[in-house]
Amino acid sequence: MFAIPIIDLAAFSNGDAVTRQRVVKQVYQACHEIGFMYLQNPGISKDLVQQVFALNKSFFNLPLTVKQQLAWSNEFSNTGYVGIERESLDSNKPGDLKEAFNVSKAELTCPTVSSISPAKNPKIFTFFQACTEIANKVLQAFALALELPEDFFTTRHNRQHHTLRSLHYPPLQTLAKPGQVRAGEHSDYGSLTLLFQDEVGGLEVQTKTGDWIAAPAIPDTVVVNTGDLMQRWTNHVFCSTKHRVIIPNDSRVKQSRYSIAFFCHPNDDTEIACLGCDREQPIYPPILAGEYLLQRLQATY
Ligand SMILES: O=C(O)CCC(=O)C(=O)O
Ligand SMILES: [Fe+2]
Repeated sequence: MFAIPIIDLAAFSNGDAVTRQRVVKQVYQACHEIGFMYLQNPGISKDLVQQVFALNKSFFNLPLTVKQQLAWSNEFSNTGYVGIERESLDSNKPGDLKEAFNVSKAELTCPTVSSISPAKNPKIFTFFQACTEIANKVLQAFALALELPEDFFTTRHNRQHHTLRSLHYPPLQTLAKPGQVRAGEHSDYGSLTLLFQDEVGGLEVQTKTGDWIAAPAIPDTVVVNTGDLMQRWTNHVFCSTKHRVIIPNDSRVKQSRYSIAFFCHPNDDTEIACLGCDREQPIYPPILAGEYLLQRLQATY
């Protein structure tokens, strides 16, 4: 029986040593067995999350010609607008029925960023910082779970080379193409992802037995999953799990779905060399984090 566990982040942040150790164990189990967890009490203001969802909604409501002025242009910055069906997360399938907008830390602090870009809005900056704080706590728990110094991962993520991605899955007006979904099955590239979703649903996660289980929104929680880079770094002690967003088979097909993903990446110059490989054979050779991400993005676009 696989289920995505619900883990209390506040118990890790504020708990005594015994409580923290209990959370660390839960985190280890979640990362080792399913690669997904829900974080309760993540320490981000609900109002802020709602405000960012509202901002995203107004951005995606802009005419396509306006959004296209901010079009995603290259994998080096990996920022900007990606239109409907432009991306196939599952490369064997038709384009995903979604549009997206990526923001980087560099853009949030760049004075010349376009006035129509969500990156111009201070709320997005605040949200990016809040996500970084959540991610850092999770990275501390990861390090302790792997019996590493608590700051092992956070020091290697301190340049905030993260990507904040707003997603809109529009209502379906016509039938989808055969095999087409809202987001094709894939695993994430980086070290970890935080995911905020509305109540429309559709996110599914593949278990080790190959079954797909629903990962519906649970109020006031954030979904966390480990990515391919973390799987590689830990020599598959933590798993990076396939997930997808399906088209609802009821009236929700006529509804927009919104979500926000915060993809965490280590500093570009971090060497990703198998942890714990004094005891085990490494599955992969070492690679620099920046090089790894570029390879994955180049293969996607
Ligand atoms: O929108 C979602 O719920 C999931 C999106 C996702 O998995 C991704 O963008 O990597
Ligand atoms: Fe994903």
